[in-house]
Amino acid sequence: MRIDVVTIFPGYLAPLREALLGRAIGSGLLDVAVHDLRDWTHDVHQAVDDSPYGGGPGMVMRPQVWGDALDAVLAADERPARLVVPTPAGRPFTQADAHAYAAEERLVFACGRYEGIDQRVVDHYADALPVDEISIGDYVLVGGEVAVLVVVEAVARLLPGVLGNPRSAAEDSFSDGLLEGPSYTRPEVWRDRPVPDVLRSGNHGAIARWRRDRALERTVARRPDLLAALPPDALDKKDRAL
Ligand SMILES: NC(=O)c1ccno1
Repeated sequence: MRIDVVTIFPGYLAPLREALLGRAIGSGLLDVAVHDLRDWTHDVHQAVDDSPYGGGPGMVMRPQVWGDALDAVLAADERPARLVVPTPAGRPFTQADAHAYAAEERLVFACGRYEGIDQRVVDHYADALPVDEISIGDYVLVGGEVAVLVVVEAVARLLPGVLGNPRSAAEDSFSDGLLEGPSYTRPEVWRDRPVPDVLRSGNHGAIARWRRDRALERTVARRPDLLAALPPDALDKKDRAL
């Protein structure tokens, strides 16, 4: 997979080259290119924004600069791309989206700043390729860069060969529609808090049941919306008896 990121702060994306993602890049599982939007400005001030039509606070990012940048970045590789624009006004980015993006050959991320990118940029490219305006949560960041780090990590860890144990991704929170339950490791007792006996019983059936029950409890308590979204046959009799 190739990932391109267009931003006015390339340094914000430096963490992409650390740890797990850095190893994925190093092993050729992931190809990441970060581009400075200002490289496509032509004035001495390298202006990327202007005041909004209709008035209002803040500045809007200029379509000309974004058009020149995205034309050049998209033309740099013949693989089909999906353009992803993080914005607080986007639809929620979910684990299902992470799986869908992991199947893409190429993702191009446009990092907006200020009050965002002139809407005509999204409208223009939506005529030529898939374009997603996505949000990583109901809060406003200063720009799209941090959201890109979140999305790229959520996607890259799903690529075959990136995680040491592929079962990790298969047993993630949300993989079965529920939140993951609690995890424990050594020592058996820590500050007078013991590991639940069932986890040391060696009874795999009882352990699986216990884990499912804890996942259901946690989902009911923290994310009842996920439970409501489950397909009718997702919960068995034992689940419902909880
Ligand atoms: N909530 C978000 O995804 C976001 C992106 C940029 N600013 O906020």
